[in-house]
Amino acid sequence: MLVRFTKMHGLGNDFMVVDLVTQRIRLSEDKVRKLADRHLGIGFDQLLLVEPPTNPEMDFRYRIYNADGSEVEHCGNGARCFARFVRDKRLTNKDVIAVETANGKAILTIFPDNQVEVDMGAPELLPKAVPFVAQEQSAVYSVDVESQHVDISVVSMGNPHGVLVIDDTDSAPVETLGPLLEAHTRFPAKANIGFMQILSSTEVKLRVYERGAGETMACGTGACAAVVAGRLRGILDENVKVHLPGGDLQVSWKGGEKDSVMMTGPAATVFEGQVFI
Ligand SMILES: N[C@@H](CCC[C@H](N)C(=O)O)C(=O)O
Repeated sequence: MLVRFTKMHGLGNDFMVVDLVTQRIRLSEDKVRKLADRHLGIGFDQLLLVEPPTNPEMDFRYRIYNADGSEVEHCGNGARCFARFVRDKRLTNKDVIAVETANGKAILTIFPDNQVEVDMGAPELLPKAVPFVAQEQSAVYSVDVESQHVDISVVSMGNPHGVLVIDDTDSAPVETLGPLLEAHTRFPAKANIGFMQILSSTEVKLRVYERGAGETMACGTGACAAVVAGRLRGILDENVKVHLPGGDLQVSWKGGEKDSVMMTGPAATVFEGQVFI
């Protein structure tokens, strides 16, 4: 069967976006992995499916699959691309779009300069909500990994994140420590692992080893989790510029348990295509 798709990216975190409002397809985990292959398929970090809402108060339903075929709860860069996609394809003419995610909702606002702001909802900090194995809640936990102790903050932005504060992102052990922590037994659902260098109270550098995708050029939920972790540790202010390998995101969080994390950044279309599945 021939399927229409759009290749998009948010700061180099790249996506295959498929409209399931006007087309019907079913994709197995194995098929997602094949499509994600950068040599034998289309190549992407995540597959985004645009579906009609199940809740009439929402505009769309948003489903996300990692390159390894696993379905995930949230994707910040994907959410911005989602907003541009539904507007460019004239599936809506709204500037403010409400989407259902696997475990919540996100509100997307498209500005006249085409930047997209995502209301990511409030972070979850209780260990069992992340999920993370710990007796009680703390801003920093010590985790044993291959005979070393690593200080890590844990945050759920709908999906699980661990955040380390390190001296220099250029020399951070993202490719070695990233996969070990991603699959660590204290993260029963695995986790995305961020390595954050503090430049000032309003500016950080960040690299993220993503669950199910490896290191990406940017991770939106990772940027939000890093700012929340920095706020919990008392290092960061409310408004923070996050420099990722693919570019910058602006993230703000007032710090209250019900306060949403707001993230603003770009979204771009690379090409339109059709593929036999
Ligand atoms: N790239 C994303 C996050 C995608 C999901 C993540 N890999 C997970 O498994 O939770 C972003 O921009 O947030």
